[in-house]
Amino acid sequence: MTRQRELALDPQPSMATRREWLDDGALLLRGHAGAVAVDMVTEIKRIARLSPFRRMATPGGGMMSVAMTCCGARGWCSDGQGYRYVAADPQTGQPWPPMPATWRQLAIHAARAAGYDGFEPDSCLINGYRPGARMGLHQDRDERSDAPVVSVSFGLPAIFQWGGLRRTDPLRRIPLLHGDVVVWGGVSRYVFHGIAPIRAGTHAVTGPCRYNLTFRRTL
Ligand SMILES: O=C(O)CCC(=O)C(=O)O
Ligand SMILES: [Fe+2]
Repeated sequence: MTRQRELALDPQPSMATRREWLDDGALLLRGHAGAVAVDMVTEIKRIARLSPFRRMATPGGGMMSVAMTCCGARGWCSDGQGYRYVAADPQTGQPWPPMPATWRQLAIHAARAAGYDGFEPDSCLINGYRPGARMGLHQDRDERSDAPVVSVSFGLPAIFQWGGLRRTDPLRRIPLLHGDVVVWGGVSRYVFHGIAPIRAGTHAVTGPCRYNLTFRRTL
């Protein structure tokens, strides 16, 4: 059956996305955001004109290889003082740009598909990876809520390193492709994860870049 025919028969096409459970509480929705990718990448560029991508300092004195910006009521930042969420962009002094309503809906819908009803994100961290950029193994634990994290990937492919609750747990290497969405919460909320160095390349929608959006409840 052709993809088009499948969609025509499915009353809720977005629910036809292929689902892969990574663990209890952690679901990969392959290509779930593919249909809205061009619009979302356009929005990322608009947001970045208001709150530019920047490479943040780490508390240890280093510099992150990933460039970041944020939208929503609060945004994540890192500097010599540590990691935290703040209501204003420290670079512009202005509130972070609002979270587009369509983004919020996509995140709520993906969370629901993974079994998390009532997810209400108040922050979206936008990561920009150039070839060579990576994100070391970490847990997402700067949020004051244990609501799930919803992650949306666009552009160049990445290898998502998915571990366990201990840093030393074995890592699985999961390819994340353009339009893929991952939701992790519940018993998987504090699983260690990271991104291996992005390989050189260009993507038709994003150019030489990978974007990752993570929707979070910070309060
Ligand atoms: O880029 C990704 O897919 C993951 C990003 C991430 O883990 C984070 O921003 O905390
Ligand atoms: Fe993370």
